[in-house]
Parts: sequence; C-alpha cells; structure tokens
Amino acid sequence: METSARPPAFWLFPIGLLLSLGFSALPGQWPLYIVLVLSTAILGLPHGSLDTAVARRHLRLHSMPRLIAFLGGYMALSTVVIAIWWQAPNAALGAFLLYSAVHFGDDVAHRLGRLGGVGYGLWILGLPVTLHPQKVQPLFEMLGATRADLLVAAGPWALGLGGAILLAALALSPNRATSDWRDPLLLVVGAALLHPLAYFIAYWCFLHSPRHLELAARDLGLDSWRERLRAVAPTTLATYALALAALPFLIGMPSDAILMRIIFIGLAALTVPHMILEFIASPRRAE
Ligand SMILES: CC1=C(/C=C/C(C)=C/C=C/C(C)=C/C=O)C(C)(C)CCC1
Ligand SMILES: [Fe+2]
Repeated sequence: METSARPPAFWLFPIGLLLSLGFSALPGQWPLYIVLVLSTAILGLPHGSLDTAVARRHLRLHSMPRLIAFLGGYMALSTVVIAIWWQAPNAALGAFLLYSAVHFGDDVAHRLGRLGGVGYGLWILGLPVTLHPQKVQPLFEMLGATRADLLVAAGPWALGLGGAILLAALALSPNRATSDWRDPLLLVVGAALLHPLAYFIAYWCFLHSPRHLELAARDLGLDSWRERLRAVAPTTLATYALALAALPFLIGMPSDAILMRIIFIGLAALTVPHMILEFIASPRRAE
C-alpha cells in the first residue's frame, strides 16, 4: 500500500470533480466549451509539452540537428494521424479510444501491470459512453464519425471488460495505491453526475496531467514550478500556434464542432508520438 506523501494529483482530482460539478451547472453549452478550451490549454496540454525535455534527456538530443530531427519526426507522426482521420474517421476514432485507454493505463501500470492499466483505461472511457450514450454520440459525430452508433454501442462492453480486469488487477497487486481504487470509484460518481466533457476535464486536467507532470518533472530534476514552467512553455506555445493554424481548414463548420476537432483530433495526433516517446523513456526512469 502507499506509504509516502500523497502526490498533488491525489487532492487535485476531487477538487477538479467539484469544480466540474460547479461549471456544469451553468446554463447552456458555451461555459462547458470555454472551460474545455482553457483547461486543456493551461492544465492538460503542458504534460505533453515536457516531451521535448524528456527526449533531450532520454534520446540524448545534445545537438540542434538532432533536436530538429526529433521535432520533425514528432510532427510527421502527428500529420499521419490527421491524414488517417481525414480518410477513415470511424477507424481513426475507434483506434484513438483504444490507444487512449492504453495511455491512461500508464498512470497505474507500474503498480497494477500493463493489463491492469488497460482495464483502468477502458473503465475511464467506458463510463461516460455507457452512462450518457445520447450525449456522447453527437460528440463523436462532430469528430467526423459516421458510425458513432457502433462506437457508442461498444461502451458497455469496454466498461464491463475494463471493470473485470481492473478488479482482478487490484485484488492481485500487492503494491496497489489508495488512489488506484479510490479514483475509479470517484470516476463513477463523476460520470453519473457530469456531462461527458466535464467528466473528461476532471479526469484529464486534474488527475492524468498533474500526475504525469509530477513524475516526468521529478525525473528531469525540475523541482520548482518556475523551472517546470520554463521547460513546458516553448512547446506549449508552439502547440497553441499549430492549433490556431488548423482553424482556416475548419471554417464553415459549426463552432462547437471546430473546437471539438481541434481539441480531440489534435490530442489523437499528439498522443501517438507522445506514447512512443513514453514507451522509450519510462523504463529508463527511476521510480
Ligand atoms: C471525444 C470524447 C471522449 C474521449 C476522449 C478521449 C479518448 C481523449 C483522449 C485524450 C488523451 C489521450 C490525452 C492524453 O494525454 C469521451 C471522454 C469518451 C466522451 C466525450 C467525447
Ligand atoms: Fe497524457
């Protein structure tokens, strides 16, 4: 069981759930979309922005040409994901949901094992889809899916399978932390009470991102918030610029669909190189 001091995300997550309950009570859909954009930009995205520093250390990018090659490769992978989304949105969204489950599972995989982590990720994503299919389906359609009904129908199966795997992993893992069972239970409450996008904000911005930031920053020896801010700022600002550059391609669509596409197709595109880098870096990271 967990004995050391609680990481910041342990307390941030329940606070995030309460804040999400607060802003979901605001009337109309715009407060939700505005909070989604702001919290993604300020709280969610920066954990991926540490990738430049992570790569410098673990891929030994000590010269400018190597750094440029890394950034070029990262962006090329993201472009491939966007191109696939363009051609085959249903398959791309289905794959995104699956690799997101694997990625979210990294939060706990060092304690619950790789498979236990996948169960955790399927639980996280299965909950809002199962509890609010009629809200999630139009959101998937905004991302270009024409068979969102099929993806939504898979929600309860993902939830059941994920729940069974997670339960087994929790029962079998001697070094499970309190948060490994507390958070999946809090997520049930969140998924039941919140709009799926508010639920996503609570998980992604208040649990996943701070947890990853803390782990990666500690590994990089970035102890103060000033140093961390300096490490994430350039990549975060460059990502804002790329997101803005996508706008002209989406002109003519309803504004909620534009925001959904920039945020989630953007995340799908960035998560692929992010996961590959984590795959290389995490075994080299001292726990
Ligand atoms: C689109 C959408 C969903 C899925 C979001 C996903 C899959 C996000 C993945 C983010 C990642 C991988 C971030 C990495 O740090 C929900 C919440 C099911 C329901 C609402 C609409
Ligand atoms: Fe992440």
